[in-house]
Amino acid sequence: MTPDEGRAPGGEGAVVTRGLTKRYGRVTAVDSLDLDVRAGDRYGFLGPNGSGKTTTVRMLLGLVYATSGDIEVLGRSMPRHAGRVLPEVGALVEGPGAYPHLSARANLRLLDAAGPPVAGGPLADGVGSRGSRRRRIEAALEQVGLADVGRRPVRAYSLGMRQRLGLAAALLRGPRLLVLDEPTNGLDPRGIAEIRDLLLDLNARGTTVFLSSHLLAEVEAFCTRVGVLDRGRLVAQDDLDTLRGPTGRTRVRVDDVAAGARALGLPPRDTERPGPFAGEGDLVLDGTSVADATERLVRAGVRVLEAVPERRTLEESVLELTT
Ligand SMILES: Nc1ncnc2c1ncn2[C@@H]1O[C@H](COP(=O)(O)OP(=O)(O)OP(=O)(O)O)[C@@H](O)[C@H]1O
Repeated sequence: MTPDEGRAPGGEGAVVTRGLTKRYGRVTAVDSLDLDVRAGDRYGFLGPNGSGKTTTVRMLLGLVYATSGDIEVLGRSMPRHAGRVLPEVGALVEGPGAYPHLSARANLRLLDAAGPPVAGGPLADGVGSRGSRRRRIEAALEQVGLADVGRRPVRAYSLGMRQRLGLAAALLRGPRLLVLDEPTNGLDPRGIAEIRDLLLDLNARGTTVFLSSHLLAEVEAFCTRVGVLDRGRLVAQDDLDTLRGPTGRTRVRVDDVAAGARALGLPPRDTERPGPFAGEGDLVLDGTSVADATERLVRAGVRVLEAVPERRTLEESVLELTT
C-alpha cells in the first residue's frame, strides 16, 4: 500500500463526518452529524450527558459501526482504513483499561510493544523515535506527571491517576490526533490545569486535539473551536470567539464607579436593582459604544481601566442553542 492510499483528495480535515447517524433500535443516538475538525484545532465537542458524544467518539475510532453516513479521520475513510489511521491517533475513551496488578510502566511497556512512534509525528524527532522504548515510556509517564509512581500497581491508583495513565498510553506513539472523551474525569483542579497545559503544549507542537466534554468551563478555557451536540444533533459548530459573540453592550471598568455613573448620566447604584453596575468597578452600558463611553469618562476625569464590547459566555450561547 502506498502512503497516500486511502487518503481523500484534498482531505485537509482532521475529522470530517457527513450525515453521520447511529440508531439503537428506536433511539437515534447520533443524528446526521456534519463535523469539521481542522488540523491544528483544539476542538471542544460539547453536550450534556446522553447527547451522543461517546457514541460519536466510538464511531470515529471504528469501535462502533455507524448506521449511515461517512467518516474521514486524518484524510482517510473510517473504519475502512482503520489500520492506517489508528496508529496516528491517540485515544482516551471512557475509563482507560489497564492491568490492575501491573505498574503504569509495565502497562505502557505492553502497549508500546504494539508499535513505534508515528513517522513525522510530534515525537518522531524528539523524545520518541531515536530513543529507546524505555525512554519513550519514561517520557510519556513524565508528561502526565506519573514518573514518580510508575512502579506502584495500577489497582492502587486513584481515578485521576488512572486517567493520567490512559493519557500516557494515548501519547505513547506521538499521535497527530488526540481523541479524548472526558479526559479530566476524576482529576482535581490542579490535575485539570496540568493536563490542560500538557495538551496546550502538544497542540502547539502540531497535535490536533478533539476533546469531548460536558464541562462548559473546561471547553471555554481550552478550545479554539466548538461543536455543540444536543440530543444527537449538532446545533452549532464554530470558533469559540464567534460563538461567544458580542452582546451589543459595552463593559467598562473604572476606578471610581459612582463618578463613572455620574459622568455617563446613569442613576446611582441601587442595591435592589443592580442595573448597569456589575461587580466592584464595572459598568455595563446599553447603546453606548466603547469610544463614546471612554470619551465621556475621560472628559469627566474618571480613570478608565478597561473598556471592551461585552461578549456572551459560552454558557449563555449554549443555553440559547439547546433550549
Ligand atoms: N449500546 C447502546 N444501546 C442502546 N442505546 C445506547 C447505547 N449506547 C448509547 N445509547 C443511547 O444513545 C444515547 C447517547 O448516548 P452517549 O453515551 O453517546 O451520550 P454521551 O453524550 O456520551 O453521554 P455521557 O456523557 O453520559 O456519556 C443515549 O440515549 C444512550 O442511552
